[in-house]
Amino acid sequence: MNHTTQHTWQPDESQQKVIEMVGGRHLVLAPPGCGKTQILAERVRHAHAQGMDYDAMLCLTFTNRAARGMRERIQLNIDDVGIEQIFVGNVHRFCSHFLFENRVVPAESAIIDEDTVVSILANYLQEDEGKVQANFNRRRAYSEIMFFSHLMEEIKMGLPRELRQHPDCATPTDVQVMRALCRAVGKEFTADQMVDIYEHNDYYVDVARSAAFDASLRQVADRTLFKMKYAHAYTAYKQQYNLLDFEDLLIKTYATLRGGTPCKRYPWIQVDEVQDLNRLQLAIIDALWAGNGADTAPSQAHTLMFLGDEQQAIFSFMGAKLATLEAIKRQCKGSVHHLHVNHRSPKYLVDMLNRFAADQLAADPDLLPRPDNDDKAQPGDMQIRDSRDIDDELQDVARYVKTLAQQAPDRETTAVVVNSNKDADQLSETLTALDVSHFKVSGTDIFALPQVKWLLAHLSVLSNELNHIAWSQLLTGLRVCESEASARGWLRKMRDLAISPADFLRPNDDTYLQEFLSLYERDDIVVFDTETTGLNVFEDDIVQIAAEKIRQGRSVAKFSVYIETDRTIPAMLGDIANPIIEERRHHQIHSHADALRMFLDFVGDGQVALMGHNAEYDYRIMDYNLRRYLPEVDWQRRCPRCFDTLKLMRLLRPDLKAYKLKHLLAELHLEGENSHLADDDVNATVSLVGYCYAHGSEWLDGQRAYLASPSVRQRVDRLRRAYQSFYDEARQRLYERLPEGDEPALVGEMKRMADLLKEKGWWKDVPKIDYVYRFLAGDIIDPASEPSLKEQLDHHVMELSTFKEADLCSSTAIDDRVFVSTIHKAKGLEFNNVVVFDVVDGRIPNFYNQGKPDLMAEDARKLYVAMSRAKKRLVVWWSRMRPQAYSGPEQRLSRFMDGVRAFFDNV
Ligand SMILES: Nc1ncnc2c1ncn2[C@@H]1O[C@H](COP(=O)(O)OP(=O)(O)OP(=O)(O)O)[C@@H](O)[C@H]1O
Repeated sequence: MNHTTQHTWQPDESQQKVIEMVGGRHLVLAPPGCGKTQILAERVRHAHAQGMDYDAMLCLTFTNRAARGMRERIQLNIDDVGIEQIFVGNVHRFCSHFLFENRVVPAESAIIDEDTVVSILANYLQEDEGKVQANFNRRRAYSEIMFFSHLMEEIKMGLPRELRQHPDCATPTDVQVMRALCRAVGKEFTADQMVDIYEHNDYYVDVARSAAFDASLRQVADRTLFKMKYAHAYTAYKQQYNLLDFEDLLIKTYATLRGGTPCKRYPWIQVDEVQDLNRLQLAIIDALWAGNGADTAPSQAHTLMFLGDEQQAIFSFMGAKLATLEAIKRQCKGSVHHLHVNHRSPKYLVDMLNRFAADQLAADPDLLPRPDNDDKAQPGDMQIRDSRDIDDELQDVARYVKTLAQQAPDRETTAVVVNSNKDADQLSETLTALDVSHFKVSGTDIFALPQVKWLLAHLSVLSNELNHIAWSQLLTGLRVCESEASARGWLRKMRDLAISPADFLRPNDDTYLQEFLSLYERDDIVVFDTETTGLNVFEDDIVQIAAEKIRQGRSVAKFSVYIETDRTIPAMLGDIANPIIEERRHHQIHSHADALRMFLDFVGDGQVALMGHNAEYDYRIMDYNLRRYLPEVDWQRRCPRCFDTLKLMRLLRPDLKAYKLKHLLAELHLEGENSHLADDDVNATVSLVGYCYAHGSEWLDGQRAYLASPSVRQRVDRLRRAYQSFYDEARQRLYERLPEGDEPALVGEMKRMADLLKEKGWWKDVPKIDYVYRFLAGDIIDPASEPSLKEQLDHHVMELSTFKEADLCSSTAIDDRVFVSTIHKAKGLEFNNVVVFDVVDGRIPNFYNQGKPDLMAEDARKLYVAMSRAKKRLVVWWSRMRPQAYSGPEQRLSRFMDGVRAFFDNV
């Protein structure tokens, strides 16, 4: 059996063929363990060697974990300049990137998760959001409302029926009610008419109460109209506050791609886990592929490759449908390929899995894989074991795992794979009672716990002080607001008045905007900009500084200087040639020290404030250039005030889709040009400063009145008491570079926040939090290349919100060798030993799925996924009696095992 690492493995023949496949649309279907994931990085390397640029490649997956796995493999295997340009992520992440990049949604839009959806709807329905979160049925009812809102958006935009994501949320009764409403108003039941009902709820509530409406449907009509009303309110709320949920990301991306907006298409795309995608995701991928000839004529190199396994499709509850894979098969007719060798498991396991697949999953026997070894099972490698009842089974499995863990070689892993979160909890408790250290992946994800969200919210707010979703979590965690809903209400009011919550944490009592306005009227402002050798404020050199001094908007003096550097000046800025290279040929170049001194002389010593667009960057790079080349100057003491037009614009115009200088000039019709030469950019920024003053003044009275209100003062005081000094300290640390060997600053900051919450008594114990710290420190952050908190936030803050507990399983920072995981969360993972728990008829297949062939078939696939995680030993466990029996006191081993019993020892 082969356990080679990424560096030493040799692709087998079928893998090699797939690695080298270029041109056209392809589907690779392969059973578990055949190396689908393994070959993805090699495909990238090969395509690049054939001339495909990295930024023309798109690598997509269904889960974040798979995306991270793919990214890690690519980084590990390909040490090449430009490799970071390749987009690797799950479809949702790509869509969010796409929507912001193409300015389809306002730049201030926030993406909300399910918990925030519940919080928004609970507020409308006046229910306690905590209780709703804890109640499965209420959550489901809320999801129905959300799905309905999407369905209506999809109908409104004319999305073809087969692409709609949750069509079942309009139940047959809903349709019956809508038909009856149409009859009552003498209209035909059409899509437009459905939209009319959706958009005019009050009117149709009256219709449902009128004599014209079928009285026998009155009660159910109330339910349908109720659902529609709140679906509509939910959509309106999101629109008003620039919120996007996960489904919106897909719907809007698809609409943009189909709407003819010119946007980047990718000639080379590979998509893993395709069996888990839904039709809309597939349609998006299709529209993104340049091989469709949307923008350019397809060339031979245009490649779209899907990889997956229909026998591992277990996510139907998330909208995945086998029909999606059928559609891909049709599209890829003639180009469907198979991998033939299972490299994960020994022969005895592969033989059993193949029989299972042929018997239970209707797999084509010709396409089943062969093992890459001839290993025979040793005693104990393949076992079916039973216990008296489920309580005994818990004890027996836990004891067995304990013995196995004690006897197993050092790095060997053992997983107990279970059916439900409840099983996982019980097993975890039993293992704990037996003192078996283990890691549980199930139930409420640690990253979804409120406490962990508060820690992440603190980081998000440090990284972007206008992240309202993070603030709403933080204000709740800090007990400044009673709930996220009330926090959102408060933040909305602030947003309407151009106030940032961080305004309340400033040393003086005025807001950022107020201070800017009075400074504009009173003092001199030096608007400045730097051109640099790169974006690293700590290390890059400034090669040009330009500035303009203004007094009440009038220009008083101008300044420009070009500076020497030993570093390379980038030849290109995005897709344009860097103009500074030519400019430097025509100007005198000064030494660093001289140029910096000239600039400081220009700024002067008086009551001057600096200003720039994205000035935080220019201010910091100036600081570090001065430390290097003019260390006697204390920049922060000399120029403590620096204002940013970017921040002002985000406060004043939260509706805009982009805040880059170039876009603002065009959008606001301001004078100036964003040429990437500092003098031009300063000119343009001066126009923007004028705009900020003119428009900012309009908010002044509103802000003053609001801030004088006693209830606002009370809240502000609570926030200050809880967070002000803490926040200040964190901001002071942003640009400190810690010595190598120290704990990453980001982890330190999370711990500091946890301590704050503990000190205030607001932290409920999170037993696994140390795993999160270790995971971030060991697997995610590299303090050598990103030693400061600022760099770590810049690189990881977005990613932090995408982590799931299952990510910790493959982490090198986790010491545990024993895992407890649900089947769904174990998918894609592998362990030396696997115990599948409670494999009885009634659980797998589930009793309630009887008579539903699709669900029965999915249950068989779940068992297949569970068993195929094993690299060496597989134990299938069941119990003979069940106290709360589904169909009698005795039960049997799952019927799915009937054809493969002979492969196992009965113990
Ligand atoms: N050619 C090879 N030589 C040696 N080992 C390999 C080879 N290809 C894959 N492997 C190893 O086999 C195991 C399974 O590979 P991988 O996880 O990529 O399979 P997969 O098709 O994605 O599986 P699944 O569908 O079950 O998630 C991994 O441990 C991988 O490192």
